Amino acid sequence: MANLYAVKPSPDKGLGVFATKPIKSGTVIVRDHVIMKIRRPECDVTSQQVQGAFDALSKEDQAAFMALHEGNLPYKTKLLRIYKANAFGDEVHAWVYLKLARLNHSCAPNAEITETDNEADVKVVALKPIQKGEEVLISYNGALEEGSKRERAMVTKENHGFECNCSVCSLTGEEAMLSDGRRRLINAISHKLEGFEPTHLYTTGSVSGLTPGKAWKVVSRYKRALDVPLTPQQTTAYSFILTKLLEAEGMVCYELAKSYATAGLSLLGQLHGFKAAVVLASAQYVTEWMETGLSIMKTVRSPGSKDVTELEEAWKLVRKSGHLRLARSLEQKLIEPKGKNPNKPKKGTNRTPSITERFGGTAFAVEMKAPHRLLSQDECKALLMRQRREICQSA
Ligand SMILES: C[S@@+](CC[C@H](N)C(=O)[O-])C[C@H]1O[C@@H](n2cnc3c(N)ncnc32)[C@H](O)[C@@H]1O
Repeated sequence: MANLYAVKPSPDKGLGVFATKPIKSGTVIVRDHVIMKIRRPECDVTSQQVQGAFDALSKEDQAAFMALHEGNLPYKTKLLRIYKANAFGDEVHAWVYLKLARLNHSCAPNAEITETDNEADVKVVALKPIQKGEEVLISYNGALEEGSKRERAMVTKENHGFECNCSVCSLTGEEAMLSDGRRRLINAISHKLEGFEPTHLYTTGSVSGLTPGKAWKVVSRYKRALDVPLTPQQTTAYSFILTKLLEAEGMVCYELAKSYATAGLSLLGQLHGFKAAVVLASAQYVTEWMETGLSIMKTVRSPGSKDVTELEEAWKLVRKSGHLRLARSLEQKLIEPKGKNPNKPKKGTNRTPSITERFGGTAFAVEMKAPHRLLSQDECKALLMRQRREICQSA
């Protein structure tokens, strides 16, 4: 594992972690053991706590700790500055890891820190394929970097003391504007899907007079429930739009996997509303979205983890639903013009035809005799042909 990366200078960031060979998504790049763990009191870790934790380290770890990046936050002692620049934490604890301390930040990270079975160890997992020589980057601010470039800059400066020069923050002009727009939508849609009204950093900050860093903490902690709950149609549409926005922003994360799965499950719920018909295109989308969600979940979470197991179970149940079984049992050639292979790549391309190309712009519906009885191939064929004729006649 050690030969997957090397610590080298990173432009304008000091040192960084770089891939020494191509790394596949889901690969564990680094494992690390905690050297300092401090319980956070109400306010924040005190300098006495840091000094106490430092004194308890071995001479070797003390030397390695003092060689870490000092950051730019205006703390009085070098010890505190190093601690603040390198500690990871949640509401309750803060931890320092020597190898992880060399990882720089990106608002579109290609790697993520995850837990291991051993509480004192963590691992860094590749979220995307990483090229040889590419820097391995994590997000210091959680997976969903939802703010605009300006908002992120204020929070990063206040909390971490640096100006982010990642690929997203380095965008300019129209590209920066588009990225900001997408992140605002990601913020609004992900809040709504969780059942909350979107909160805005600027509003919270200016109303309360808080600094951006503190306003960000308030925004992430206190949320107002939605005035009107989302309809199933909105849930499907919002979840799918969220997957595309996250992908466009290069955010491969737990939320991306969850959004695909939510879109699939919600669309299946809508399909169940049609007692007498199965919409083939929708059944295909349910399958595609569930499979994509599961495959991303397997990258961002360990095999056998609760998140992966729960999604696998959900997908197993979904596959048993009458609508999907019927859709799967239909042979594609039944609904395509004679002699054409619907799955054959289009001439001059090597991509598989899209669902719309395969099924035509109009979704076909097949009457189901009873919600859970599968029709025979012949019944399906007759029904589909009748529907196709009707659609052609009405066009
Ligand atoms: C935990 S250290 C990361 C490793 C550090 N670059 C080193 O040389 O050891 C955090 C510091 O790295 C720098 N840094 C990390 N991510 C950065 C980014 N996206 N843009 C600019 N500086 C960054 C900042 O100086 C920050 O205080």
